[in-house]
Amino acid sequence: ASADYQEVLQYYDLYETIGSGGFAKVKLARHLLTGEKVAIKIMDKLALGDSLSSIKLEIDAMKNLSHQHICRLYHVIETSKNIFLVLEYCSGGELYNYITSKCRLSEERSRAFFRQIVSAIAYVHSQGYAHRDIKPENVLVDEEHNLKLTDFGLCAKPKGGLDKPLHTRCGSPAYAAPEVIQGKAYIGSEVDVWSMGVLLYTLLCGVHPFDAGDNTTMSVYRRVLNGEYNIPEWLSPSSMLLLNQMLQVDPKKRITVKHLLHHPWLMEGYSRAVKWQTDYPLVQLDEECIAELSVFYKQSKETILDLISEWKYDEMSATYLLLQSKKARGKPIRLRAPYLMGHASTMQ
Ligand SMILES: Cn1cc(Br)cc1C(=O)Nc1[nH]nc2c1CN(C(=O)N[C@H](CN1CCCC1)c1ccccc1)C21CC1
Repeated sequence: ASADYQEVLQYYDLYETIGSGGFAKVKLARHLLTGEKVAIKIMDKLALGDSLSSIKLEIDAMKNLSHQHICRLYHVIETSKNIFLVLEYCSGGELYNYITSKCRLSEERSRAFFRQIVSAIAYVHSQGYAHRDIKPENVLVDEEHNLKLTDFGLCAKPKGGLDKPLHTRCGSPAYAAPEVIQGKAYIGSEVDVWSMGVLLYTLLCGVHPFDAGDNTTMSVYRRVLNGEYNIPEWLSPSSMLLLNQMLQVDPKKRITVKHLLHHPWLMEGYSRAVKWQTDYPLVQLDEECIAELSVFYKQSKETILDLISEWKYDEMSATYLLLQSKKARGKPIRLRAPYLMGHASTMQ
């Protein structure tokens, strides 16, 4: 395997495995040039088999999605045996574990988190994608307590636009909308709203709305198809109303993302509607980072600008994006000269 890791080890120090599932694992790593921590998702191409096409879909989606609440793709390295996806590192782990560790979250904390989920999904839909697998396990918490949506393996970009019906039954059963369970044609944006309703219930109540004790798949399905979930008596009336509007069995009666952006429940304590536009447009590049790269690589700014604008998701893309991320967090954007790239002794 080490021969296969030769290329990734040129640019990154690899550390322990922080996640594993299916035919992929995620390792903590450090980008040598910038010193930034990253998470490298390593997929075994042989084990992937015919799922390779869904991975290519995930990669294409992530290349086009640049947003403050979406886990950023920095670098793609393909070898004969593996595909390495270098992604944003979130030191808070999965939102699912965050919720279960705190039993449940206050309405205020739930609202702050939920506004970030709505921001991410409104942006994903604006790019013509539906995520189709929204659940707390697929949402990560970064060190500044911001949420980052990940796992776009099941996302879809229907030809002819997002309001064209989809048919593939996918996503996690417990989070799947009634129309998906029934195998009906469905609209991607509408099923994402249902899953967001399930996620909001989980934030507020600490448990899943439809898999009460006896969570056999059939009993879960029956409750989903009847829109049957129990409301804890301590839940506020405004929270109940919003959950009711999101967990409507009839997708045509379900609230839309557009209305969520300024929904009264999301606005409580906030003066502005949810900001869903990206802070990191792919077309506007950061002058300072371009300047730093041009000095380091001894190339003109125009050359660097042209190279980055091609978005090859190679070492140059990764270095630019990681410099931009350092700058966004107020850290100095200096590149380490090669002789300083001694392998970090410990992870700070
Ligand atoms: C668990 N944990 C604890 C700490 Br501290 C940090 C983490 C952590 O995983 N951080 C982290 N940062 N960036 C990432 C991760 C995890 N991670 C992930 O992509 N994690 C997903 C988790 N999915 C949830 C349901 C199915 C799989 C994953 C996908 C394939 C194999 C293993 C894990 C990325 C790369 C985007």
